[in-house]
Amino acid sequence: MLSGMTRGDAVQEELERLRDSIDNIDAAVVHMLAERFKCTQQVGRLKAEHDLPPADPNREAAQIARLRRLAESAKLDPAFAEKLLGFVISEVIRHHEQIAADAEVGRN
Ligand SMILES: O=C(O)C(=O)C[C@]1(C(=O)O)C=C[C@@H](O)C=C1
Repeated sequence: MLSGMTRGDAVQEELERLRDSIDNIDAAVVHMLAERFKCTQQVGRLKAEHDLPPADPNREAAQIARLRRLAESAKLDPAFAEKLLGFVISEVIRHHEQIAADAEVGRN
């Protein structure tokens, strides 16, 4: 052994290197989601002000179709991409409903 490094040390080093990248990616995901929710909060307020429904199934269908295409070209499982978007959108709809309910209380 030239460097005095065992096989276990090398594995540990490689694992740490990969985990550093995973941590950076997770941070980017959190920041991107935070920005997305800032936008959707504004959408929620706009919808509540103009009595528009919280959910828009046509828009969702277009988003799902687009995201599935993007996932395929990025070699990501399209079913997983669809599930992830569905999870995010269901949280957004919950926020929209809360904003609309609060606006309704404010009106009365
Ligand atoms: O675009 C809208 O109308 C939104 O309210 C945003 C959003 C989304 O999170 O992308 C959420 C709910 C709708 O059903 C569709 C899309």
